[in-house]
Amino acid sequence: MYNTLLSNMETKYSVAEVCRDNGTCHPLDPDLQKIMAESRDYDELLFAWKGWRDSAGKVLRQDYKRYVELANKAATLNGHSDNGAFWRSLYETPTFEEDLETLWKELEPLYQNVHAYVRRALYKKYGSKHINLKGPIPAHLLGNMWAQTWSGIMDLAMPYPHATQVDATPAMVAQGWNATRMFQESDRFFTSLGLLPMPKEFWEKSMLEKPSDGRQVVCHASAWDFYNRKDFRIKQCTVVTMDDLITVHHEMGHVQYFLQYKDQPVSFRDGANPGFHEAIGDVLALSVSTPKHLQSIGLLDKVETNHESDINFLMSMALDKIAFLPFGYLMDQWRWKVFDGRIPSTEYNKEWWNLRMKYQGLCPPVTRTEDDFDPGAKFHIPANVPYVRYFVSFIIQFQFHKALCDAAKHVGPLHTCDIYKSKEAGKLMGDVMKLGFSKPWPEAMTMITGQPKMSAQPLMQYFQPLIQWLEAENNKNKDIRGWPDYDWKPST
Ligand SMILES: C[C@H](NC(=O)O)C(=O)O
Ligand SMILES: [Zn+2]
Repeated sequence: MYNTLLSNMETKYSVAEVCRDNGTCHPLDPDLQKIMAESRDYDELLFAWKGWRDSAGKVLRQDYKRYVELANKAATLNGHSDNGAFWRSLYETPTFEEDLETLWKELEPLYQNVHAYVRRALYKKYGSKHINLKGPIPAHLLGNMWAQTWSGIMDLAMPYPHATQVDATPAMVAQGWNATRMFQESDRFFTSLGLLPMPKEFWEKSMLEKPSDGRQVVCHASAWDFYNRKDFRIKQCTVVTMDDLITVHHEMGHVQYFLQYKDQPVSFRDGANPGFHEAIGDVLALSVSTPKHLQSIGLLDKVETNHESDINFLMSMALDKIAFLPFGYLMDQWRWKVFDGRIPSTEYNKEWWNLRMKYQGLCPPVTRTEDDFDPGAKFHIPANVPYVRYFVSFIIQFQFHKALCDAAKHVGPLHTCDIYKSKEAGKLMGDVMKLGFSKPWPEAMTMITGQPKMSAQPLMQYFQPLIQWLEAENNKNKDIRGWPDYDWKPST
């Protein structure tokens, strides 16, 4: 029953599509994702945003209610109070929830500065009918189906349009890059650090592009360990964009971890904690994303090292890494409360939007009711994949980046560091990955950073120049931080 329910939910999610009056139907990947990133038409964005929630979220509500009951039953049989308690136990940290709240409180001001700045940029584009400079932002305008990363609207938020551009997508397309090329590029980066190359089974058995034979696949990118020390694969419906080049590194980071701990006993073949597993690939991507590295692989021609180019680059990184933090934090706050009963099934959607407002400063572009089930429109909810691992990852990946840049003898601001070819950095990572889940994660953290705790300091250090710039810019525009007009609604 439980497994049937899970596979039914995941299938419903992966076959969902949005159809136009003329009969054309659009799947999430690549169609709706492309519209959400590229369209600047308020109503076209609303068509995709509402359509996706009608076809992927709404239909899952009853299944989800039953899944919660069964997941909790399994968790209690395993000695946990509920499924959320079981998920949190994987971190083996008694103060886990307090630690997360402390990290969020440290980073909230930075998020509110990015939010205020982007709200101003969207105000310029969509006007006062759709944007209130003292209110939440309509959730369909941020360049992403879930408003979880905002680099899709970098063109609207670019601080200095005449300085260095940071998007490698045009060059990738112009140079005829394809999925395999993207994965080979990532493999080269890993081996440049002295880490392990992908085995031939990986290249033979992975699915790196969406099948064209009509097979319905789960397109959400994933990495697979077959626990036989030989077979490791990635399934990804890769598109040729800079955003997907980052995702390629994210998924390759999972496989590198699989390879590094493959000789551990099976029960230790996992990350030091789930956040570690999500961080590995992203750490390398922090180096790959630098204009200097993109230029060295021919994806950016002109690169200037001046203040304006620095701010443009840091803004593009902040639109992904800072914008993500409240989303990464709220996803499992909602689920932990659903599992422990603080959110009854009669309030699934109301509480979802309360959290989206509280943490992200977003509002739905159209009225939502309990007939809707908006959390279900995000892969990880029907797919039963915990999410606070990504919040942890976005914090610790900057701790790792700082430590590896020190090992690579980087000189200069942290955001310009590229660890490419540093065997010292590679050794530090490889030694930790080899441990798998065999040592408590604070020990692994100490091996890399010299101290055992999660810390927001390296992330703040990385973004320091932008933090100052945003403070000044928002003050110049007399923009308030936060959204006191919380009950404002955009005109439809
Ligand atoms: C951040 C998270 N990454 C992943 O699933 O690999 C997501 O896409 O929502
Ligand atoms: Zn991942």
